Amino acid sequence: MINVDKLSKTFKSVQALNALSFQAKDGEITGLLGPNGAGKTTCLRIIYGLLQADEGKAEIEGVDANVNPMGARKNLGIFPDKFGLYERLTVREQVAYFAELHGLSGSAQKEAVSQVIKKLDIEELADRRTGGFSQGQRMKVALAQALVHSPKHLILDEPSRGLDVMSTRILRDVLREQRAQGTCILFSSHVMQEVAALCDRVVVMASGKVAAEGTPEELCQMTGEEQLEDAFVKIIGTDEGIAA
Ligand SMILES: Nc1ncnc2c1ncn2[C@@H]1O[C@H](COP(=O)(O)OP(=O)(O)OP(=O)(O)O)[C@@H](O)[C@H]1O
Repeated sequence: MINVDKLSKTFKSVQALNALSFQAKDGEITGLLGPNGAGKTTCLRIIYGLLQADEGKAEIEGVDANVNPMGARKNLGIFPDKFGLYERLTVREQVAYFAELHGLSGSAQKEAVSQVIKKLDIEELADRRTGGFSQGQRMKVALAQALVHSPKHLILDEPSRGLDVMSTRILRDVLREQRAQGTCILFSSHVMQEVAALCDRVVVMASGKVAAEGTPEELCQMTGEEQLEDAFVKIIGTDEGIAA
């Protein structure tokens, strides 16, 4: 489980997070939905230990990401907002590198790399260097890197940006499969359809705070709306910065 407890973060005069609290449970997909600038990336970066919170804490399986970032990261697969691929490495080499970072070596590493390459159906790309890969191919490599150590938690920042329909489907299938295996999945999005299609629970964020949370159905009931899009507009008062 991921527990975000009263997280606050300020960048000079901008309060990116303002006592943000929510939980993401095992075996569920939790969507962090909010307009541009709501604080989603800031929150995810604190969870994966790249940023220090001013106040509050983010815990992964009870391990505080600020106090013990390495310990917290052991249990995390990360699909960051800007994923850089090492373009001179082949897919297999890149994924092996991430496996190594998570302590896998020898035959266990080889096996884990082969399995994740098979799972993502990128065997025909496995021995190609990633320079020049399409957006969909890059997404699969980033996902393979995130999943190679079979993490219990998976964090994705706007994972479907720039993807075509087919790649988006593959991504969704992989996330559903991970959920069925009990993985705790937290992803950020400002795309309504994506959240409605995938999430068990939605945390609606605005100005660094939770504006509402619940299942998509609960959010509709709460606001007396039939469509999540209308519920969302009612909750945060505008549809600016949100894509249908
Ligand atoms: N390193 C930084 N330095 C200064 N301001 C920052 C920094 N990172 C984030 N911010 C500010 O904090 C606020 C929240 O940004 P954040 O990137 O977390 O939002 P977001 O919800 O992920 O937005 P988007 O959907 O556009 O990615 C914004 O006003 C942003 O300009």
